[in-house]
Amino acid sequence: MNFLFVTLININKQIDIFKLNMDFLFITLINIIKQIDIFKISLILICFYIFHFYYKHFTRPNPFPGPIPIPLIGNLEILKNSNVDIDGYTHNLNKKFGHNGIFEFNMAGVRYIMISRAEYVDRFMLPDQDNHKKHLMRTNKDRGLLDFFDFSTKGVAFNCDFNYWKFNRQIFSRAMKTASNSNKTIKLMNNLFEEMINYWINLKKPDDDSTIIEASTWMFKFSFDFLFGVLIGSPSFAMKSYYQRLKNIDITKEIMEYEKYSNCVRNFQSDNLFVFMPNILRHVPIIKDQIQNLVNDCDFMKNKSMERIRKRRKEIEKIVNSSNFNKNQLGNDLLTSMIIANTPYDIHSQLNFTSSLSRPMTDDEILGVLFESFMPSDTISNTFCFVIYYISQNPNVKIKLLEEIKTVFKGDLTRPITLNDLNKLKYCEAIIKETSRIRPAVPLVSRYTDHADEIAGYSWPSTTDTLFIMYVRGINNNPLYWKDPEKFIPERFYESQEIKNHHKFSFSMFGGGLRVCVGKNISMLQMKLLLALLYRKVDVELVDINAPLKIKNTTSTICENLDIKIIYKQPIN
Ligand code: HEM
Repeated sequence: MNFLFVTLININKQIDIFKLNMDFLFITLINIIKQIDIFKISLILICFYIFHFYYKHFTRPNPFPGPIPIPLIGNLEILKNSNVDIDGYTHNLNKKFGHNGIFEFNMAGVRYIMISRAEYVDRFMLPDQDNHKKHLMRTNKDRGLLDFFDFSTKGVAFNCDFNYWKFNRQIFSRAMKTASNSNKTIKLMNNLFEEMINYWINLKKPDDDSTIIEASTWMFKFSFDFLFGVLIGSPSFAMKSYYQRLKNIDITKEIMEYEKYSNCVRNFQSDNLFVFMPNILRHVPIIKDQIQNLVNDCDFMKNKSMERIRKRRKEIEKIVNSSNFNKNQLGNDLLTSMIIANTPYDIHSQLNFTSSLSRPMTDDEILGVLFESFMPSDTISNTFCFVIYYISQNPNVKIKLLEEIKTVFKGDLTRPITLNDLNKLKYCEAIIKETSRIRPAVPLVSRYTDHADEIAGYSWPSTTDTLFIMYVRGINNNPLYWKDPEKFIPERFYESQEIKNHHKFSFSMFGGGLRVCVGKNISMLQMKLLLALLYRKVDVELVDINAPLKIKNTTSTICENLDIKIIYKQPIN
């Protein structure tokens, strides 16, 4: 009986287990069916998207020669060794397809109409004959992650809102002009150069008469310190912290914070293409982490900048409320100029502003401008590294540069450089322009059309997924305008007839029209003075004269790892 009872219980248990298994099986089956449905629906949607993408591609208005794109990604060939190489890619496409001055490619679903004929770009870079200011936006507001990064209505460069852009730009340009023409800025330049040379001397091995340095990092740190001084009016210790790292010297917490700031700027510049990536890819592993890193860098820079703005506002309030206040007590750095703009303490006379433009800036608006103003330290340093590279490759150019330095400084090679010297350094300027002609740091300048127009002789509807690109590298090297374009000849820009009858856009370095670079004067000032200061004090050689330039591409062309030898002209103790 007992045995029968136990057996019955066991059978019962087996039935229960069987029931459980059936339940489990049933649920699993439903899940699979559900998944199959989702899978099928996804498949149908993807097929539909692909069909729609290629339908749009093959029926696009004004098809130009160029490679066939892949949905979402565009032309995969842009990726070279898992890096984005827009510059190399477009350079090759231009050789292959650009003989008529116009070709196209696709990046992240956006159609890039690449224009390498100067005459074709007037229409979208300049106001028309009736002074209608069309095509003012660099891109459309909904593109990529502009909104996610909170850029689309802030600052100047990425700003897609006409009114905010105009307001910020007017104040920024005015403040920049003041800073560019100031003796204080020249003094800052002289001091920073002395600081940098002293670091290099301290890095020299005891018995050497030269120091080998990695120019791209030093030039970036120098430019960051310079721009920070111009923008904020105080030191940022970027060179100092780099030097201390190289010498294994302990770094204080305060300097470490500054160091992080300059590192964030460099990281951001190096990876800023993520800002233009399709929103949907934001959730893909690896990309997601990269974007999060960029967001963290931005947050850090924004928080630090906001601290600065609030602190400076308090300092200004204290100064203007003191009994013996006069306007000269306020600094001429960009931050101060922006805080006092359109207030009774404004050092500038009022421009013809309409009432909506004549109000002071809010802290948030100042932050937008300040945040992006640090980024070009990288553009200046890249251009300057290219300058060093091309001078080193062309000994005749170096000889002529040294002659100019001798003439301008009349044998006194140690006196500080002045604002007055700036206009005399004509060959220096020609070298910088010729370098930028051959190897522009910003090779693509974009405009977005939000209404139908005729461009490059073709009618264009109003579209949201097309960008018109002034292909600077293509135009600057187009044999239509330049004899032997691949040759480095600064004389083209130095008392030369060659450029006299050229089209306005046959050479460009800072873009053009109403959105031309706000920092063009300060950049030229920095590069010309640094060139004269550097070559009058030391000789510069490439460590490996045969090594090609190492380049990385984002929205600009970045110079990586340029080892140079600094040879001291006078004996160093
Ligand atoms: C060698 C250094 C530099 C180069 C080659 C350069 C180049 C350019 C180019 C090509 C543009 C696009 C212009 C256009 O769309 O027509 C631009 C825009 C701009 N640049 Fe620079 N730049 C440099 C330095 C600077 C500096 C030092 C600053 C300021 C601190 C600056 C601030 C800006 C701003 C705010 C814009 C956007 C203007 C707007 O959208 O209205 N740049 N730059």
